[in-house]
Amino acid sequence: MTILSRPIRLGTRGSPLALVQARMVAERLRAAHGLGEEGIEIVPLRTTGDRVQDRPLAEIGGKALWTKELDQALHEGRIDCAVHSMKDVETIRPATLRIAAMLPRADVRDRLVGAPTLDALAAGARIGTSSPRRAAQLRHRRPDLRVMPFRGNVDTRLAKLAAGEAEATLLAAAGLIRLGRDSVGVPLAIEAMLPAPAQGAVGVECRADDAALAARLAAIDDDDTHVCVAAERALLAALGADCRAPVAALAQVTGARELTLVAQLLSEDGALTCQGVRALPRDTPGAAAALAHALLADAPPALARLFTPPR
Ligand SMILES: NCc1[nH]cc(CCC(=O)O)c1CC(=O)O
Repeated sequence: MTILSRPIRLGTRGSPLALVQARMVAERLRAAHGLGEEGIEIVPLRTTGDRVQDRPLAEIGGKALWTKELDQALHEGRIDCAVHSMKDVETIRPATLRIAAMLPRADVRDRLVGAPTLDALAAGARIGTSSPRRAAQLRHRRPDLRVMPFRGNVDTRLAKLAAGEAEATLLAAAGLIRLGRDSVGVPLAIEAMLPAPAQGAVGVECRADDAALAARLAAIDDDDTHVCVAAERALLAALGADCRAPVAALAQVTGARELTLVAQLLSEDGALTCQGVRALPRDTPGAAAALAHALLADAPPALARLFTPPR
């Protein structure tokens, strides 16, 4: 049995943000189950995504870079569960693993750092981002802006900005707040910059056959966050969106049994976009697939062609 005889080993990436998030999960688990400091051991693991900092993520293999090492450690029993920024977790996960809990979602917005508003940026200003979604949304709104690749953790990106590598950058409010950088940047309205699917959500994954641990994790699960992120991920799955496809999506609880899902597809150059919204029954977040199909039917053919929905 995983539990009681020894500490729960909580695997995480080693970036400052990942470590903060792992500590948040550990704190909630301790509180929910009356565990002492020694009841949970945080195990930082270095992922391929952390090692390769000089190339765009999409080019070197996408989101699996962040999860592969953690998946392996789970499968080999070196850790009992893994903490993830849900935004960085591939849409299709191994059937042997299970996302058993999500923490309450933080601020889902992007923050603009380096200028008070997007409109305030000078013509031709350089914006540092390696996110295809952010780049496409920026180019759509301001085709004059020059998007510069900007990888690395939050501090690295802020350092690049401070060093003058760009006039501005976009970062998730959630990450800045968790790192204690509450005052960095200005939040962009959701309507102006729809966030990435699962932005602001932290998930905990365990082995699918570890029922005892799954039950413990369920005690810290925030159901509103879980169903909203499940809807956003179901949309991605139904789009067949890979990591290069600029997709924005946000589900919010809008009624006792209802979610509202907003989604936007873009071409990389931001020239083509398609947006839609749909109410979903809360208990079937998989119904998000219907919005995916409607978007693909609505989108200009050159945009729809960028997606390969599963048949
Ligand atoms: N791709 C990196 C990443 N993954 C999660 C976050 C922020 C925290 C979150 O969205 O939960 C970030 C940094 C950023 O986008 O600024």
